[in-house]
Amino acid sequence: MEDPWQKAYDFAVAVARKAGEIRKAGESEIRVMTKSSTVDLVTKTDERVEKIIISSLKEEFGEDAHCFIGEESVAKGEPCVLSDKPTWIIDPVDGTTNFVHGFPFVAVSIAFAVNKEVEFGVVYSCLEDKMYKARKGKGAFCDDEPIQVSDMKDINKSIIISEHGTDRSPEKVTKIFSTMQKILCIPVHGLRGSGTAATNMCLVATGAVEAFFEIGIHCWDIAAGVIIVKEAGGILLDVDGGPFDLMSRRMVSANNELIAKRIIKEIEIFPVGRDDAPAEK
Ligand SMILES: O=P(O)(O)O[C@H]1[C@H](O)[C@@H](O)[C@@H](O)[C@@H](O)[C@@H]1O
Ligand SMILES: [Mg+2]
Repeated sequence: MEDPWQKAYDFAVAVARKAGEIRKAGESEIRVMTKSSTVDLVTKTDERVEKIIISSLKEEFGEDAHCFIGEESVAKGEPCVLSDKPTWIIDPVDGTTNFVHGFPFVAVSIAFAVNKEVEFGVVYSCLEDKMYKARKGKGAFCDDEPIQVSDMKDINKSIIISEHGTDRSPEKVTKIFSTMQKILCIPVHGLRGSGTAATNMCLVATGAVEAFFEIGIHCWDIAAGVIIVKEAGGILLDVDGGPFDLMSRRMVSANNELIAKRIIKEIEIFPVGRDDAPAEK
């Protein structure tokens, strides 16, 4: 039987690389704007790269063949609803704050979901020039080398990634840093954060770190990373230990359940609106 999504997967890899090159060209004149807060940055490059990715996909597969969830399209009012229809979930510049500051971790993240299940994901880590990718049931790769999560089961010998996100409300910041302090003092070998969730997920998938968790993340930041972590042998859970929900804005990705459950014990949960919550009137 013909493989229905191989062509889309191969095309997504090519589009991700092209998008990375367009992003690089945008470095020469970065025009910074803000979204939900003064520290939630977006640039004209983010918007331009997303438009080019979406138009390339529409040109290749047909104007109305697929649905799209793009970070910057949603920011401009497009709906953020994951239906059973084939849907591209796109973060054109993951690590926008890094991009603005020249901090060397920026990624293009493109995922493709069918029946609400991610079929494949591509994360192009631009500055590293590394293409992380995975298809459901077919393994995870960095460029063309297979990747595998860490086999570490001892939390005391682990590195954990967390991010503080863009919400600066005191009650949330307190919970974020209290959680980080409790995890650091388990103790673990270290806490890290690249500033881009897509890259963080790839660091779990390559075994460079044991886990990455975040409350407040968006579906476009992690959709590609989800399948890359799973196909590298990792697991995804909700921050309360329940089943992972791509649209919930809460996520724990880890090399195994032992590590995941140990850090979940320390996470101080705070409420965040779902990505697919009805738009406020
Ligand atoms: O760079 P973004 O696409 O906005 O996503 C970032 C987010 O801005 C940052 O606060 C962290 O949450 C990262 O994990 C995201 O990738
Ligand atoms: Mg992002």
